[in-house]
Amino acid sequence: MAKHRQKKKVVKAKKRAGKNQRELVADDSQHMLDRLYATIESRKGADPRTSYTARLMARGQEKLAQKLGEEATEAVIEAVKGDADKLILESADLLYHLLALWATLGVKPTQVWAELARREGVSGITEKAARTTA
Ligand SMILES: N=c1c2ncn([C@@H]3O[C@H](COP(=O)(O)OP(=O)(O)OP(=O)(O)O)[C@@H](O)[C@H]3O)c2ncn1[C@@H]1O[C@H](COP(=O)(O)O)[C@@H](O)[C@H]1O
Repeated sequence: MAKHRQKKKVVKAKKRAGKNQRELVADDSQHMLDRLYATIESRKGADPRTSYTARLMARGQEKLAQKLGEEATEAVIEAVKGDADKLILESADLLYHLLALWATLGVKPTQVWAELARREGVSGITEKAARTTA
């Protein structure tokens, strides 16, 4: 990613959250994605001139899916470089765009949480073995 783009992201992230807020306690972070989803939902049909989310969603699910892929790639690049600080920023971008895609397609966080809960305690290795023998 171009350096100026990375710099723009860092400035935006700092402005949006403030350093203290970015270091959320564990209890708070459990509700963070639900809160973010509610904010995203509230931006449906909002003015794209004042809401980035509204602008993003107005571009449609294909563009949003493409954006998610780009954010994922950016996260992967920082992971490969071993830059944990930038990985945090890219992860936040990735989650935000993923939630925007859920909201666009009508997927509720509770549906994803339910799927994660269903998988809880089932080893990925066991699940994979069951898949190949079924
Ligand atoms: N969490 C986020 C969030 N994360 C990332 N972004 C934006 O996502 C964009 C990603 O940056 P990129 O450089 O990849 O994209 P870009 O160049 O700006 O856009 P493109 O032209 O590439 O599409 C930036 O503009 C970020 O500001 C976010 N925008 C909004 N939120 C949350 O959504 C809430 C509502 O925001 P608005 O809809 O703007 O009111 C905010 O209060 C935040 O809580």
